[in-house]
Amino acid sequence: MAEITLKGLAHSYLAAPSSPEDYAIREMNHVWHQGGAYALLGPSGCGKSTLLNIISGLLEPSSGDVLFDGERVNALPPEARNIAQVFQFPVVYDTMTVYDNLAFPLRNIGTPADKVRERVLEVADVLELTPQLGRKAKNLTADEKQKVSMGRGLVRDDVSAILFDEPLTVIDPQLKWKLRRKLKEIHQRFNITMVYVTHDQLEASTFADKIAVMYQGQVVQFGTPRELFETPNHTFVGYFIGSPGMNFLEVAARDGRVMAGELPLAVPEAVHAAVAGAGSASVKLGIRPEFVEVHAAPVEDAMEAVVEDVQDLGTYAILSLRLGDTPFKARIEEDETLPRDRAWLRFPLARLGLYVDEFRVEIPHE
Ligand SMILES: Nc1ncnc2c1ncn2[C@@H]1O[C@H](COP(=O)(O)OP(=O)(O)OP(=O)(O)O)[C@@H](O)[C@H]1O
Repeated sequence: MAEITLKGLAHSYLAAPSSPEDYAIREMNHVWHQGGAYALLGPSGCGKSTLLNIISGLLEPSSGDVLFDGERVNALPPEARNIAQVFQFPVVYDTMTVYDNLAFPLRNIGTPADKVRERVLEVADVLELTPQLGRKAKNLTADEKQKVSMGRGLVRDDVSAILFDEPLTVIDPQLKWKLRRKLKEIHQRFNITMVYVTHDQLEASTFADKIAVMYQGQVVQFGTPRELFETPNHTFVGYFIGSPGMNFLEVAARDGRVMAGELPLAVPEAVHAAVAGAGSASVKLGIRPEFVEVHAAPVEDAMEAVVEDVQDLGTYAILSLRLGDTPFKARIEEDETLPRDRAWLRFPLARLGLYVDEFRVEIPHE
């Protein structure tokens, strides 16, 4: 069991990196607390696997330290780090039985046979592999092999942490859902630090208590699924989390108003003051489609938008709008009046985010 600290960590695959773009991991500090269920979420190529491989010791970072319970482990090879890693594709010994595959990591560290048996049966039970225990791994389906691979990661109870690198990629969608719940159950039962890499927000939020969102080699936000949804710290988190993602309007303060291009926005004075004082050319206002107030007829202090499309999703609808020059989405519930070709929008102040150079800054309230 361990707390994992990443201190001033950076990594480049290039021999002589010269700009931030040359780094797969840009300098970061991060702590994974003992016993947490974490997800590392981000798009392809953002550095997730690189970060996991640095933690497990498969890769040496270009700079910075990896600490387990405060001890620097940079020089330790993977086998000395006491970390289990489950990869995207199954790692099993084809000629061994499922039982022997699961027993392997335990026998490797000299675990007594009765303890081996106890743990193998327990893990096989959780993963519903008991009927397959006597079968040779080569005769299993891809799903079953990956379950064995996961079982090999879970079988040791002395590991510092278990790292999962998109472990459900090869698993059939229905079973995926079930295995995610199993992993959560296993986490609760064994209280081991788990870091789960994925590019799927649903997978991340069903597994993890806290999610680290990675973008361009950096953790841009570390928070609960709710925090990521309600107060994204970075525009990327706004886009990436939620379906559809957050709306962003590029804004500037002009002639005493907040303008999105040529469109004056109906926003409170506090927003105007914050935009005017932002001190950057990159200023955006963000609001989630769920939080936009939509009216089917004109109301005071509202902005008129053109309705371009309505996607009816049963209990709610997603409106595709155009607000000035900006495409914009809004969600309305089935009991609300569906606007026809025009809609009038209001942005509740508590739901608006101000983003300067892509990072969220507070809007001082009056
Ligand atoms: N062995 C390598 N040599 C050179 N560049 C690499 C190597 N492995 C990864 N990279 C580069 O480092 C960056 C981060 O890759 P990484 O695999 O860590 O991302 P990822 O978020 O895990 O993506 P994916 O989900 O596609 O695996 C990418 O630009 C990738 O091309």
